Amino acid sequence: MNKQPYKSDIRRKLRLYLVMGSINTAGHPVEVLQAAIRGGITMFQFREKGSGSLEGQAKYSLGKQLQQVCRERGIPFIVNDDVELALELEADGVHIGQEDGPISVIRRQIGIKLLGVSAHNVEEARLALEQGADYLGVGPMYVTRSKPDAREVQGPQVIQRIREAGIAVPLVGIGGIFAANASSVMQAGADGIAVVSAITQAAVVEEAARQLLAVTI
Ligand SMILES: Cc1ncc(COP(=O)(O)OP(=O)(O)O)c(N)n1
Ligand SMILES: Cc1ncsc1CCOP(=O)(O)O
Ligand SMILES: [Mg+2]
Repeated sequence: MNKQPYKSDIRRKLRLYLVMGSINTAGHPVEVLQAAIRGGITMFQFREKGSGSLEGQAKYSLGKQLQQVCRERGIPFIVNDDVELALELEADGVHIGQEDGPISVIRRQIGIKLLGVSAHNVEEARLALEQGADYLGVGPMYVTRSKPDAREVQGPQVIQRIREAGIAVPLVGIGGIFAANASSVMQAGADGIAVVSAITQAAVVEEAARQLLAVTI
């Protein structure tokens, strides 16, 4: 049996990547995710992080519910930071940053699951690949209000530099991306965009996702 159905399809799945936890949304996260899927998101990351976020059994339980929604619709379900939870839930993958532990160790822990790694420059991109990343989250593209400890804005130029260095890995831009600025990220060489607030804070979630998807063509 193929235990990792999304591995060969990752570039296409990265087209519109929703990153969300319970503190990002006023509505119930399950309903927000369902609406975002109707609007066309192609990948989901459970990022239960920040002041007021769920822990322990409550975090597990929400993760399980969101994973179920993803499974029904063929959307890869990725867990942010928490390798233990990803293994417990049998998630499709894990996303880690530069401060989340040695990439090669986490690769060994998760086996063939998808491994996403954050990169802020060409050197980090190169090292992440050498150590087993399947895709990169590159940013911040623009100013973000969803990550208080974000690094300084890199802009779409960093994606262009990664591509010019011959690094053809699947990658998304992340940070402050909305429908109005997403095309610059795509033109720089991204396979897709990752967003929190452009979808979770939208008045009509389904429509916001639809508009973002249209920009990623
Ligand atoms: C797709 C994607 N790209 C980048 C990040 C940021 O990860 P990290 O730098 O580890 O920061 P936190 O999200 O853990 O605060 C991401 N989560 N997803
Ligand atoms: C998780 C993360 N990593 C870099 S910026 C960011 C937050 C992106 O959120 P938003 O799309 O609301 O700017
Ligand atoms: Mg992290």
